[in-house]
Amino acid sequence: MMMMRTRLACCTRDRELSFDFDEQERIMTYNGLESCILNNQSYENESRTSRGEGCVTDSLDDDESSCSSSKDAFGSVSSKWLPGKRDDQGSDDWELSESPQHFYVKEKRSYAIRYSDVETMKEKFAKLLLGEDVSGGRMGVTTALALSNAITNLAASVFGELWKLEPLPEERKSKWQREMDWLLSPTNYMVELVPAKQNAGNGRTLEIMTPKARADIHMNLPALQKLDSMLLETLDSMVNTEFWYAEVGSRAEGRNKSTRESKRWWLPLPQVPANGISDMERKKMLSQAKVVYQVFKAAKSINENVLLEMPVPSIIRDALPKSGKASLGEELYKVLSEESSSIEEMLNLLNLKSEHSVLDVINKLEAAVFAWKERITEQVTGKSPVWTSWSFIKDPLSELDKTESLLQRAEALIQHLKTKNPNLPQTFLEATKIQYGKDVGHSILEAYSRVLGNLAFSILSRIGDILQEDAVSNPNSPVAKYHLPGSKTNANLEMPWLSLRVRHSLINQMNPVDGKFNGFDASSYNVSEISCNETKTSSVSASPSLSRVWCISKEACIVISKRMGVPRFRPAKAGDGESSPNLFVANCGPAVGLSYEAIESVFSSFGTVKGVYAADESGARVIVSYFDESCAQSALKSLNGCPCPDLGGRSLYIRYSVLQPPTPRGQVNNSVPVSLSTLELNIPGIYLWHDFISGKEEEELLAAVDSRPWKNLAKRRVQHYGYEFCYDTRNVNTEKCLGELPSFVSSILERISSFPDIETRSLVLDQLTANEYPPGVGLSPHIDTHSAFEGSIFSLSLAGPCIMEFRRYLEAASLPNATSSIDMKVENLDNCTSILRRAIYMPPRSMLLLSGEGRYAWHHYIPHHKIDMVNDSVIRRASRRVSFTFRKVRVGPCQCEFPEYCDSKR
Ligand SMILES: O=C(O)CCC(=O)C(=O)O
Ligand SMILES: [Fe+2]
Repeated sequence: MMMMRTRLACCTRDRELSFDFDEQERIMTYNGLESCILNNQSYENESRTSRGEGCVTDSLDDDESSCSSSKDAFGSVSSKWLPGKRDDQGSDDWELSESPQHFYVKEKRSYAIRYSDVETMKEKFAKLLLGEDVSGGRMGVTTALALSNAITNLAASVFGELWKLEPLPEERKSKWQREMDWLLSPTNYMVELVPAKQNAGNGRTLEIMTPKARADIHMNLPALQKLDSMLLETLDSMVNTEFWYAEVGSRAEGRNKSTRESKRWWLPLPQVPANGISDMERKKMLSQAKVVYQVFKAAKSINENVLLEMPVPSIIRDALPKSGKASLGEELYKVLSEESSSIEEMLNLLNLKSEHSVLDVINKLEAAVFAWKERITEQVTGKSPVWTSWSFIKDPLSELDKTESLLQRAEALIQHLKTKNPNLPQTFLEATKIQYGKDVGHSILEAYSRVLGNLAFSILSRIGDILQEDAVSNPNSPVAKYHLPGSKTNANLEMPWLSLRVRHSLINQMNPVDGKFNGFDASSYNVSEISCNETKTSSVSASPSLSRVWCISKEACIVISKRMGVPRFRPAKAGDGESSPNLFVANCGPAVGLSYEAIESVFSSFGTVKGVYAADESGARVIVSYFDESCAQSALKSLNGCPCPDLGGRSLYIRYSVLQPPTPRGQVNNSVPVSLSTLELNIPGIYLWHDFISGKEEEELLAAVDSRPWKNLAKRRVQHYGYEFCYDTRNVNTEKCLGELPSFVSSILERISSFPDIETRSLVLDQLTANEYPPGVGLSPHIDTHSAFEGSIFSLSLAGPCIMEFRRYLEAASLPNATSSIDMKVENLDNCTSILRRAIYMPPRSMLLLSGEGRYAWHHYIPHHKIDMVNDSVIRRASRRVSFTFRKVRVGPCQCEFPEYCDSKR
């Protein structure tokens, strides 16, 4: 047996990939694969020989079966991209020859393309250009995300759940090959400029910049295409097999060998002969599994490397806690900082029972790693003085050493957890990198490697199904000992891919219905943990799910990964039973100026605190959760009702707290689920543009408005331009013109006048109200008076975020009268069925447009909250918010189509 160690440079970061192979079994080696790729890369060298540039396996025979498709340079891959059959070339087929100025595809390839393909191609092209926003209103996703989603969706539609090992139907295979070729085509035009020497005559040489294929694409794309064709080949080879599948429903009346099977009776049931499969067949399957496992590892490795190259989006960077310890939480920090413990010991201490808890830990570790890396960079580059909050200088080197050691341990733990849980959904940072990524090359490589990794994983799972079936039928099968209960053999050592044969995401979701959750009791986990599987399914088979992407900004503060697994509590009522390890603490929290760290530190003097959570949206009530009931008891006894010197002398009001049944996902108490885009908000006429202005422009606008006098209202300050706005009549005094709108908003007006919508564009905006809201201050529900302003209204958010809510009163009877709408209190809407309610998150620098129905028929308001819930995350309005609202003062009567909402008609 010969071992080889090979290295593949992925992206620009070198990471070692080392796979061991058994020469005798003639498994396609990664080394061989690398040679294929490297030989295909000689794009500087235009001369090619007919052989040798194909699949050169360094130390193995160049074997047809192992590398049959690698006969020419790019053709080793591209030959696989030709449709297998051209049997239906009717009169609407024609030959197209691709001839773009490719940077590394040397050969022209010809296609058989049908008319319907061209139509599909046009549709896909249009959707990509529109960023999936079919309104064409510039609200779609970026090109990078659109391509990533398109690849994910194409894979889902072609491979689906892959329940059976069989060749892919020709139709689906050619769809995959053809459409992937379209989606990959932008990479043909991606270049980077590199210095090169040019002869300038007179014996002089000039250094010029010359375009070259982009290195990461150039290195990884051919590899991925090779992995792709290897997986399709594996499926193609699943003919004349000794196993077969009994069709849907068969499990119900089937042999019912185990409870596992009875729970998924609706799936095709793998069947093997009564005495199991033959030795030959088993050997064939094992070697196929080994190949697929190599493909899985290679695809995963490329995916990891690309994700490492993708930057953490600035929106997330700014919102992540700056301290690694805060990201980890007390418990995890303690485990990690115990330097004498090994990774295994750390894992024992963490006692992670579900994939969700593993993911939760990885999310926290990744956030901490990020914070520590930032700190190390700052210290090394001298940007950060090493002052501590105790105002004495610590030894900078020992601080740095400690951070580096924590960082290394955290990275090792992440790696270990990811290896042990190979099919985890994306982590929070990964999902946000994909969501906010702008680099098209990265997004293509990431999506392609992810879908191939998932496909390889599914194939391995299906091979595992057959081998398990075989092991049950034939206890003497060499594989049986790895499967049968009671076996002491560690299968992972010899056949690591067997341990990959874990449940499918759908089974994951279905099993809790039966009360069990992959080997542990689901009843001991709360609903939010199980619902994480929904997230997983969507993140594996569709675009990154919104619920995992926290749309936050620099000015908003997020409590990272606190929401998902956090139980909800309420104060104990009489009859709830006295003691509990959890305390409900009122008059305490960020809204009254007490940080979670400060609260935790005070309560820690009574025992180890498990966590401090927001008890509700007020920001002034928290839950302090102990491991031990007696600690809660002592804390309650000592702290309840007395001024606490370490918390600014504030008196805390404490009760025991009980777990509350979870409220439906995305909805908290009386609040409305918050949309992150107007597509989701779905109110006709309301649109939101993120980043309508740049950070620099925002600063300039704030400086300009702050240099002018503000006028105080009860809770906020205002400035009026163009015309004065009277709050008691909610109208403008048209007699008293204040002059033109100030020059500092000229560029905004210009941008508005270039809007695609003719009506909006031609509106001459002549009234501007600047509002300054201190943190937590909102605005009462109102419709901007129809008789005062005509047409659309624009509102630009600056300095801080807010949630704007909207109501549409469906019955005239429930409509607040014109005067009460001026300063109506937000009433309790719990039982109100005749009101539609929506909400949207408005980050700073975003522009909101209210037009049509949204402007004339929906009330809008900003709830008075210091803390808002956006899906599963908490957002604190930490800074003031300034808004510029642009309107056009009405000249004629209002002729809107909503008389019941029109003050001039009521
Ligand atoms: O602050 C905002 O964005 C909205 C202001 C507003 O609705 C108004 O002035 O009528
Ligand atoms: Fe308004």
